[in-house]
Order: sequence, then C-alpha cells, then structure tokens
Amino acid sequence: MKQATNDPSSEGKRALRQEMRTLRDRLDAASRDAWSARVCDRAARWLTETGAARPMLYAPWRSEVDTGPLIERLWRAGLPVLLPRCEPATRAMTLYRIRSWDELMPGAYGIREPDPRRATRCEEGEWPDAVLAPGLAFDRDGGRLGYGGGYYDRFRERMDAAGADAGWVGLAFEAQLVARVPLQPHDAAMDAVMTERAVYIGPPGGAAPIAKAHEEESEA
Ligand SMILES: Nc1nc2c(c(=O)[nH]1)N(C=O)[C@@H](CNc1ccc(C(=O)N[C@@H](CCC(=O)O)C(=O)O)cc1)CN2
Ligand SMILES: Nc1ncnc2c1ncn2[C@@H]1O[C@H](COP(=O)(O)OP(=O)(O)OP(=O)(O)O)[C@@H](O)[C@H]1O
Repeated sequence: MKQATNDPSSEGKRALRQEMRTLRDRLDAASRDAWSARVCDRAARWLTETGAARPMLYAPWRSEVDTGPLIERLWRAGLPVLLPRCEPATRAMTLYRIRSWDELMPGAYGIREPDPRRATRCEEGEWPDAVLAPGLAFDRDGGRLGYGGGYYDRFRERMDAAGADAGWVGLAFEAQLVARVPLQPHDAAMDAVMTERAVYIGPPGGAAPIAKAHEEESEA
C-alpha cells in the first residue's frame, strides 16, 4: 500500500469536504450525465485492457459520477459486479455480488447498497481485482477525499492484510480535482483517477496496465 502524508491534521479535510460537497452538487445535472458516460467508457476500456474479472464499484449517490452505464455494461459482458455494504458500527464494508438493480436497497446513509436477502455475499477471500472508488475530491497524484467514514481506507487495509492486490481507480468529474488533497497517514493513494477528460496516474508503483491505458488515452 502506498501512503502519503503532507498534512497530519484532519482540519483541512473537513473544510475541503464541505466545499467540495457544495461544488459537486451544483454541477449541472445534464452535464454530469454526459460526463459520467465518458468516465464509464474510460473505466470500461481500462477494465478490459487490464483483464479485470471481479471489479468492485459503487452505487451512485447524490451528485457522484453515475456508474449505472458501466454496471449495466459489465452485466451484459457477464462479469460479476461487486458492491459494498457499509457496517456503520465497525465502519467496515462487506462485499456482495449483484445481478440486477432489484438486489439493492437503501442502506446506511441512504446510499443504495446490496440487499443481503437478494444479493450474493462474497466469501472472505473473494476479493475484487479492481476497485472503482467514489470521492468528493481527488488530486492528480491519486489523493482521495471521501465523506469521512474511512470506509475505503479500512477496506484497503483489509485487502492488504489478506495479500489481495487490486488496481484502485477514483472516478470523478474534472471539477472535483484539487491541487492537493490533505492526506493523513492512513490514506492510501489511488493508482489512477479517471475523469471525463483524462486519466491521472498515481504515485510510482501504480499498476503498469494503468500506465498503458494512459498512454493510449493521450494518443486519442
Ligand atoms: N456511493 C457511495 N457509496 C459509498 C461511499 C461514497 O462516498 N459513495 N462511501 C465512501 O466512503 C462509503 C460511505 N461513506 C460515508 C461516510 C460517512 C457518511 C456520513 O456520515 N455522512 C453524513 C455526515 C455525518 C457525520 O459527519 O457524522 C452526511 O453526509 O451528512 C456518509 C457516507 C461507502 N459507500
Ligand atoms: N484503516 C483505518 N483504521 C482505523 N481508522 C481509520 C482507518 N482509516 C481511516 N480511519 C479513521 O476514519 C476516519 C475518517 O477517515 P478519512 O477522513 O480518511 O475518511 P475518507 O477517506 O474521507 O472516508 P471514506 O473512505 O469513507 O470515503 C478518521 O478518523 C480516520 O482516523
């Protein structure tokens, strides 16, 4: 796991979180739909190029990049679609495979999550080989700011502890990029951040296939 520190306090995070929530919510809905489609195209291409067989995504919430088109594309391709369920008591995420939108229900925080009665729970050890993560803000080096639950950081720690490796990609709109996300020691960097405009590669050591996808992107 790659870690970065440039601001040991969480104060900067809190202020930026509020600012970026407002900013993202104010983006025009039609533009967001068009941009989301482009981000999904890019992510789909990357999943194909890297041969990902078990991608983990998220069900879009509020004004996030809408992953719906990508999820449906994966279903059509016959790939498993893994989504997390939040356990607020422990701030852990449990993974489920979903086969249709009917297998979701409102979970903690009102985010749509796998319904344990319908979705198929992944066994311990059935880890994703690609993680597409949401966020409030990202920087071009893979720094990520979430809602502050520490859910994705903890999940990544569990994967690391289990020796599971995956390419981590943040999905965002260009408007969500900031010069530098204030990072704390537990914050792991994304291997890449994909927007409607480009792919930004994280710190050295990021998955080589992502670098390849980036080169092809810049030629297009
Ligand atoms: N679609 C989606 N799913 C996701 C995330 C996400 O960002 N997007 N998460 C990303 O990690 C996790 C959920 N993270 C969350 C963490 C905290 C709060 C939350 O408590 N929000 C309150 C503030 C409450 C407080 O500060 O005590 C709020 O928004 O009003 C919400 C979501 C897992 N699933
Ligand atoms: N691996 C971890 N183990 C224990 N506590 C953690 C871990 N990761 C994060 N935390 C704690 O969780 C809280 C929120 O972390 P942080 O601000 O990084 O969340 P975030 O990345 O914005 O949230 P999310 O991943 O839910 O979107 C912090 O108080 C942090 O100390």
